[in-house]
Amino acid sequence: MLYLASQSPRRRQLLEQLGVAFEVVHVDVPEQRSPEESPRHYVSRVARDKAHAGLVRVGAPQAIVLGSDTEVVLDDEVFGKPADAADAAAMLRRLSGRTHEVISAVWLVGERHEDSELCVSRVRFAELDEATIAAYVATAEPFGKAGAYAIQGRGATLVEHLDGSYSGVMGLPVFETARLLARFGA
Ligand SMILES: Cc1cn([C@H]2C[C@H](O)[C@@H](COP(=O)(O)OP(=O)(O)OP(=O)(O)O)O2)c(=O)[nH]c1=O
Repeated sequence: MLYLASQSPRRRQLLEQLGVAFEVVHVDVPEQRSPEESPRHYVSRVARDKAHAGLVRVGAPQAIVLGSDTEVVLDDEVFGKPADAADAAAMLRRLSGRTHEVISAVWLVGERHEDSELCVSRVRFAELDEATIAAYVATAEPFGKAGAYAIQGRGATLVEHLDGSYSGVMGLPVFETARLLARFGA
């Protein structure tokens, strides 16, 4: 049986696109990057921690657990989920008129082995004025989203260009996840 170690409704929806049967398992993993840790390593590690926490939680010998993490990276700085409206506005100000990376890691763990995929997309934001930022933050869409935007929502109006995986930016890269599941024999 496949389990998704995630609270994210987007991840559930994207995994459903693959047509595989799965159940959701709730895990709570601390997300804290150590100062010397690269953004890619950090995203992978958190995805791995979520998968392993899920495996412990499920406790079934045949279980395969999928953990995933998504972060926005600009100038080697990781933008997670905004703490509040001021934080969301500050992130959007930083992303304005620039190209950032969205890194999504997918980690699968079973009783005997584990495997992963990393998906890196490049997203260019339009120049955002203060009124646009304030109006977007007021929609509340930035909350719970890495980098304070949702490409699948009103946030699409801020995105000038995407080079990479739309589903990866949303939280679970469908192509890479399918490839990983196939490799795993799941
Ligand atoms: C950039 C971007 C992020 N996001 C979301 C995807 C992730 O849910 C979230 C990043 O936070 P994550 O910590 O990756 O995930 P999560 O806390 O939502 O869910 P869980 O740990 O339980 O699996 O940001 C979007 O929905 N749209 C976007 O355009």
